[in-house]
Amino acid sequence: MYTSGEDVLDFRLNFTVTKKKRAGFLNMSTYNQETVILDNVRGRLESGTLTAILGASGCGKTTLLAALSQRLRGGTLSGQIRFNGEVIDRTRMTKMSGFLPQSDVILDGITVREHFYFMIEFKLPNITRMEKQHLIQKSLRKFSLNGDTKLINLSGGEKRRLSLATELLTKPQVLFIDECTSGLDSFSALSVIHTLRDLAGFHNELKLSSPSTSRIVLLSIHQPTSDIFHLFTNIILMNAGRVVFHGTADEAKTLFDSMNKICPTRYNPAEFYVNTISDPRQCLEIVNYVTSKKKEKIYEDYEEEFDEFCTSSSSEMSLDNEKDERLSWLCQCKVIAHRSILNFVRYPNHYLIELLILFIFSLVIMSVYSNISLDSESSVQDIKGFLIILATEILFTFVYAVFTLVYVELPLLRKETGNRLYSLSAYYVTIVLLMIPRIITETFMYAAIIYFATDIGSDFMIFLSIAFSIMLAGLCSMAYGFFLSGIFSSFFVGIELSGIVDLVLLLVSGMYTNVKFVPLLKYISFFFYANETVSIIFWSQVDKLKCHPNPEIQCFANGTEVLESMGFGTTEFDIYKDYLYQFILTVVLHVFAFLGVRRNVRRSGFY
Ligand SMILES: Nc1ncnc2c1ncn2[C@@H]1O[C@H](COP(=O)(O)OP(=O)(O)OP(=O)(O)O)[C@@H](O)[C@H]1O
Repeated sequence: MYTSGEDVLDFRLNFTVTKKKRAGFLNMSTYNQETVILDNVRGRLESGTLTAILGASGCGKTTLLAALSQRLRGGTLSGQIRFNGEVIDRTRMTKMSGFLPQSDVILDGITVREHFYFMIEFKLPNITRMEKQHLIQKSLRKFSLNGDTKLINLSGGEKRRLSLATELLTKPQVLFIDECTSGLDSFSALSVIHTLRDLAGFHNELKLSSPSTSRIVLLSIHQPTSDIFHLFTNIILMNAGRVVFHGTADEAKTLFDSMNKICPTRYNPAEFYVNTISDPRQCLEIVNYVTSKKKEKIYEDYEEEFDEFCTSSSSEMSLDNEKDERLSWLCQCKVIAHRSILNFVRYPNHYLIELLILFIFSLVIMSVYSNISLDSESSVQDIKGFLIILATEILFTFVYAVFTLVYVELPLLRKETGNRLYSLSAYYVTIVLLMIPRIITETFMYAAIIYFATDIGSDFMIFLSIAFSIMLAGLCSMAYGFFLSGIFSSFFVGIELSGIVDLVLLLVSGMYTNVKFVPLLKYISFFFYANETVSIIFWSQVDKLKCHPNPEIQCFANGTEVLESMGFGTTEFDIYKDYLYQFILTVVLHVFAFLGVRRNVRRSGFY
């Protein structure tokens, strides 16, 4: 094996997950089965080396990278990782390493320069403005990137280079890269591998920091070309969660040749090795051969005295409890907010479409109810329907806007909290605060269009009270949107199942039944609070009502009787009581939502 460096990373890892299996009559019963994903994977990586993990799809390359970089969550990871002989935990590993996941997760709207700016704000809070500018310019030059290009317009290769440059801002000692050339043409792929070889310090040409910088670079790759294959200083061949071979390309050739598995001339050696080890019979043969050679000390063996120190499952590890010199919590919120606002301003298309849909909604409702008046014979029925639509329709918009937003941003959130750029709580609080102005403006716009279009909508103070009540219900519905994304870990399952929860909330809201029949359950429904408060505000100021000529239709003398017929309160006190209860519901939903989102992030891993 090629060795060169001062820094050494030793590891021995096992990773198992519990999968649910079906059995019995019509597969009705389920049982848990432990599946081994990494099976006693051992190795040693040294600085100044560029090591590639090769193997068939599903053999465990990504899992090994995620486990080694300690960004893996879910399942049970056991074994040990040592850096220069010292056991390292997740906090230290995240500080000293960079991890590039398979896909480049970035915000679309901002430019390359802005992206660098925010990453530096998160990662290097203590450097001066001049140093920041200098670092941005240097990174743009080194990685041939145009600072003014929007991230959405970057090519696959440029995105990869940008992610790489971002990871290198903090000069990590170890760099993990998953599928480092996926989506790149052979020329771009070759150039990325050359860059990585330089970064490893093999040809220490790229002097980003001190001249003697050398790093450990470990990457996974699918079908590298022969040119690329020969740039790796070491290769790891994996099959079914096990390391079959670890050494240089020359050592691999010697091994395979000595077993009479000769790579044909002009054949890509990487392809040949992967194909050979993917055949279970040949793989077993190689493993047995290598084991016997290790006994004869011909091949290097990493069987050292590793203590079984860490047996950890995701739930035991903390996301937010590490104390170090990273950006303060409030500054994290500030940078997240700045970035989100800029991204929104630069790329408002999605929001503008949502706004247009809301506007069309308002116009449709307005056109249906524009003729209602207190003087008509069907006034009570019409106005009841109008107030229900006015109070509740917009709430769905907020619920599903938040629900979608969290799922869209989840990959970025996983990656960035995994890299310890900010804490999950800072992200959560900032996103909630950023949603508030949106809820206020949309609610008032929507309520104004609908309310003032009708004959009953002439009192400005009543409009303000109604819009305020809907806005409070909007804030509660936003918390419910976060809550849904916390309890459902899959977007599509969430969309389907949330319909059932929505139905229950609507049934107890007073829309379809007298709420006296649901004395307690109604308090969990923000639809109920919106309905009751808006109804009280409107009906309590109606002193006289016209009766319908048909004696079979119930006649109400005034607004209070209408409220009583629906089981709603009739006084101002009932409105304030609703505001208070709704506030408590909003806080409770946010607490559970935060815990749920945190569980989803931890479960899916930080990559
Ligand atoms: N948390 C998990 N729960 C269940 N199965 C898992 C988990 N993590 C990994 N696996 C399984 O482990 C195997 C290895 O996955 P991994 O993503 O590491 O493969 P890979 O070699 O990187 O594949 P590819 O080259 O296709 O990306 C797969 O069968 C995958 O389904």
